Amino acid sequence: MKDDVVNDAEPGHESEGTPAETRCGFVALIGAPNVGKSTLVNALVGSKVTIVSRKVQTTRALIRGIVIENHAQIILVDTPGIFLPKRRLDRAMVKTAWSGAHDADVVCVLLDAKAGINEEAEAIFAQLASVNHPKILVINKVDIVSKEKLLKLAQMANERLKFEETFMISAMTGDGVDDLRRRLAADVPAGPYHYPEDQMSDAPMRHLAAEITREKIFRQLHQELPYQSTVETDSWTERKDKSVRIEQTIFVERDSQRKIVLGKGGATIKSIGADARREITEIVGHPVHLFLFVKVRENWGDDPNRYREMGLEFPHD
Ligand SMILES: Nc1nc2c(ncn2[C@@H]2O[C@H](COP(=O)(O)OP(=O)(O)OP(=O)(O)O)[C@@H](O)[C@H]2O)c(=O)[nH]1
Repeated sequence: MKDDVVNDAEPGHESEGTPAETRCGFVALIGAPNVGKSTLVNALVGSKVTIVSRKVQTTRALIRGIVIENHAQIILVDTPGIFLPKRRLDRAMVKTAWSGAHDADVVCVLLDAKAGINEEAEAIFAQLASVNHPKILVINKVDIVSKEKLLKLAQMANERLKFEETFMISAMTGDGVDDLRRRLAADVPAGPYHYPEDQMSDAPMRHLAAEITREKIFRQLHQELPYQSTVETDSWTERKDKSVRIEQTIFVERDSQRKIVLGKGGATIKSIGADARREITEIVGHPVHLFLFVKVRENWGDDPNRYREMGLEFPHD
């Protein structure tokens, strides 16, 4: 059986080789469209983060970026398509998306200082009432709003919901971002890094590529394979000509499921692979060579780590 790369990460070490107590956790960024999430992720990470396509709306939680601060690895996740769902499908997706927030160690609620508590923010606040995790309020775009308006907004938001702390920042100018990063680093629980440092930069893409393949599997096999498969990206190698070689393993629980995924003469997996490759290529912007493997891993459904990696809540009953 193949072990997951992610969990092989050694706890962090200081540069001079002294072992350090590390922390690691998930921070869910919640906010209405245009509140400045991408800008904030870039500001927190400190460099341009891989663009994660908005097209993939079926995912529960997307890794937007990974930050190291004071021996803490902060994994920033986003739960797309979360607000004011109109259609039934959207509503179903929103429900799962919120499980990403429930699973996070810290929930960062972003408010647009200019827009204030509008209809979308109201909808988020209503949903957040049932999220018990520590919540931090981040009022963004302070560069374009007066102090009085900001204070009023902070007060109104804090009357609605219990926040551990309120940060007033400008993701654009970087004002207040360092303080927020320090707070998040202190808030994530003690534990080893989830992603090895040499994989941090492509981790969001690895994760997204795995989500895409998983989505294609469900699209083709949803009735035959309910929730019993997971996909992991084992390797991601960029070649000189910019093309990318990606190897992924699809884990199923039983041999009968493996046969279903493979299909007659390998027809099903070929078709899943072709669909996934097309979409991953679009996001990567360069040719992609995708290699899929199917393996049986018994009882993965009982392993909380698997759920966590997918941004899912582990069902305890
Ligand atoms: N003035 C000002 N503008 C900002 C700030 N942060 C983000 N913006 C602007 O707000 C707009 C939306 O920012 P994004 O970072 O794309 O917002 P987002 O929340 O990621 O958007 P979605 O991914 O669509 O939900 C962009 O035009 C940003 O330049 C800020 O601190 N101040």
